[in-house]
Amino acid sequence: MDFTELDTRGLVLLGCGKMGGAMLAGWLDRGLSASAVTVIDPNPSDWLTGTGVALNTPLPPSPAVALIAVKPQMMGAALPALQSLTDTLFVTVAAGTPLSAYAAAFGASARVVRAMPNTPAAVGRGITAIIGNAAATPADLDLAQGMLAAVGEVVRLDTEDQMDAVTGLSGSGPAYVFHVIETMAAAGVAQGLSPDLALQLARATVAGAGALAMTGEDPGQLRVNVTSPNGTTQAGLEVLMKELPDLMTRTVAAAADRSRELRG
Ligand SMILES: NC(=O)C1=CN([C@@H]2O[C@H](COP(=O)(O)OP(=O)(O)OC[C@H]3O[C@@H](n4cnc5c(N)ncnc54)[C@H](O)[C@@H]3O)[C@@H](O)[C@H]2O)C=CC1
Ligand SMILES: O=C(O)[C@@H]1CCC=N1
Repeated sequence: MDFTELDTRGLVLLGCGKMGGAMLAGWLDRGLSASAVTVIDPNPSDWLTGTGVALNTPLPPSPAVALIAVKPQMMGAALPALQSLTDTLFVTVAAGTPLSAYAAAFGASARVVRAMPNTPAAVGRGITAIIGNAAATPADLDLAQGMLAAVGEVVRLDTEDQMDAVTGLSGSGPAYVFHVIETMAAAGVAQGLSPDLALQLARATVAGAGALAMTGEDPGQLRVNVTSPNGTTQAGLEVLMKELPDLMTRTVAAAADRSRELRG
């Protein structure tokens, strides 16, 4: 990513907790100047205070981008802090909050890109879905895509409605995978392994399987490649495959439904 426009005009972050911090960490690692960044956050993390960004200082009048990364419930209280900005692209990562809420806060001519990233952005392995409002130009979408591509993959959505399903799948998804690691490790302990060894095995297994899945090979075929007829994997999968499809369907549906509720 060429950060020249952000370095020159500035980047503002409204809220810099787990998600804003994950993205900022990725951008700083990839060459964004800390001196170009202004963060508004009443409760900044220790990490943030050590980065050299401007914290809770007056905003530049016309930053290239303002990233909105506060909780949806804080939106009403937080957005007025950005009302003075002119000629700024707003990029929001908040779950649920629709594009229309930003038009209500900033006016119909405000250019807004709604994005749903995930926390692996912190290590450059995120995936983010984006969609712009009617005022957002192709150049705005390209700028947002460029920033988000610096911290992982980017996909563009056709309709804003798709954002709820994306949130339930890839936005929340890392938490499901981390829980898989936790439960695999616990299952290893139940089989007599030490907690440290079980966690090492579970973590490396998920990371390695993820890396293999990213080669593009069909995941069903990758599963078959592990599964010897009448072997150990088949015995395990006969248990897992009875429960997991329905469980995962209900898990993603519950998260997507919550995203719909957050629209207010
Ligand atoms: N954590 C995740 O995996 C993902 C989170 N998101 C979205 O990112 C947004 C932030 O979520 P997290 O980072 O997880 O929450 P968080 O609680 O870690 O971060 C929110 C930050 O906003 C700050 N804040 C609170 N009131 C504020 C105000 N009035 N002005 C400025 N800053 C204020 C808080 O001090 C905190 O640092 C949410 O809208 C969430 O839906 C989206 C995708 C993934
Ligand atoms: O849990 C949440 O509401 C946010 C949105 C996606 C991931 N975390």
